[in-house]
Amino acid sequence: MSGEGSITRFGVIGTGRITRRLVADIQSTDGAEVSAIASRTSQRAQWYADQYGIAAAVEGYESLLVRDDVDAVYIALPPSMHAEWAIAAAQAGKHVLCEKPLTVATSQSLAVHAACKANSVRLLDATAWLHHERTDAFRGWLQEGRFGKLGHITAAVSFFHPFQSGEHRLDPELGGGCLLDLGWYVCSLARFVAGSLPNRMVAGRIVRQGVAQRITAMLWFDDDVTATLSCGYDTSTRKWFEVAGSDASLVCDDFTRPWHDRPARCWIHDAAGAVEQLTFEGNQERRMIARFIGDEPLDPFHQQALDTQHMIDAIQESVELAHHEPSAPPPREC
Ligand SMILES: NC(=O)C1=CN([C@@H]2O[C@H](COP(=O)(O)OP(=O)(O)OC[C@H]3O[C@@H](n4cnc5c(N)ncnc54)[C@H](OP(=O)(O)O)[C@@H]3O)[C@@H](O)[C@H]2O)C=CC1
Ligand SMILES: O=C1CO[C@H](CO)[C@@H](O)[C@@H]1O
Repeated sequence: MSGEGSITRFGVIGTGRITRRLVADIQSTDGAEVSAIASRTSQRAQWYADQYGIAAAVEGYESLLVRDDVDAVYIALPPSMHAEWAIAAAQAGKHVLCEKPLTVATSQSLAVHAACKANSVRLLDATAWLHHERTDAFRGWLQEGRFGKLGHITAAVSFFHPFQSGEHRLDPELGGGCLLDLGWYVCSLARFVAGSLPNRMVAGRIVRQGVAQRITAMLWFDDDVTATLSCGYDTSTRKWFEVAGSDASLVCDDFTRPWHDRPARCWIHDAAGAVEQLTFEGNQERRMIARFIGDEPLDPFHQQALDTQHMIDAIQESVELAHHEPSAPPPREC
């Protein structure tokens, strides 16, 4: 799946919230441009094209895939639609940059990988935090054992949002619920830090409006590394993690996307109480796009995405099993 041919021109599929940001990021990445945008309706495609200076507005996603002025597609659709359009794009010979979660199940993600491989196109899931310069520093510290023996990982991603109907995050058919949407981040963080898949887990959820609005999981990895992960739509904004080792801990309060008004940052707390704050410049989305259009092998990111998807499947199984209602309490003595 190394990919053939250069990638310059992107066709964008879907005109939602994330589209606005990524279109701007693609257009401001050296060597990349958005040449066409597709929507289910021509009016919406045209509105977006006019707003963002995109040459072609296309009605219908199929029509985008047959265009000669598109080398790669950026898929910004609800999660349950990712697999279908990623596979269709690969079969049309287009490289695939797909929003997270890559798909809604490991079986679908494997099918996407197989289609991209069979058609020699590049594939990357748009999990942008993995591409920040700061993440390279995390990787380096973990490899050199800066925190000593790893013990516990904590990660939480949430925001408070009483969604309106029509929102894909509330529609199970579209891959709604916080596990795929936000659990993707905390699972990717735990997998990134532990470097492997968990061997055991237990998870629970709070369901409202037909989907999981909050999920909490505890995971066990080899070598006694553990993790507690939390995500949800009913607590205020969190995008945090902590990695606790025998010698020091790493704390980061903005790992999924740095706060807009300050540089990406993290802290290292050592056993003596000394705290070092580190800050990092750079734009993770542009770096991700540059990596996607380059020729570096993307296999490590493929494995990271497949493992993340697998962890999500396992958490889903665990929450379905964990529906134990406690028996009635004993009578209270007055
Ligand atoms: N990387 C990041 O930081 C973020 C990633 N995301 C991810 O991006 C993807 C899209 O999320 P978001 O932009 O918030 O979604 P939106 O609901 O804002 O947009 C989704 C788009 O998909 C198209 N679509 C096609 N069929 C449907 C359908 N049945 N229901 C709703 N939309 C449909 C629509 O475009 P049209 O009508 O033009 O065809 C719509 O605008 C998700 O996978 C999400 O997880 C989201 C936010 C941030
Ligand atoms: O990936 C994402 C990042 O954060 C958003 C909220 O701010 C999510 O809903 C989204 O899907």
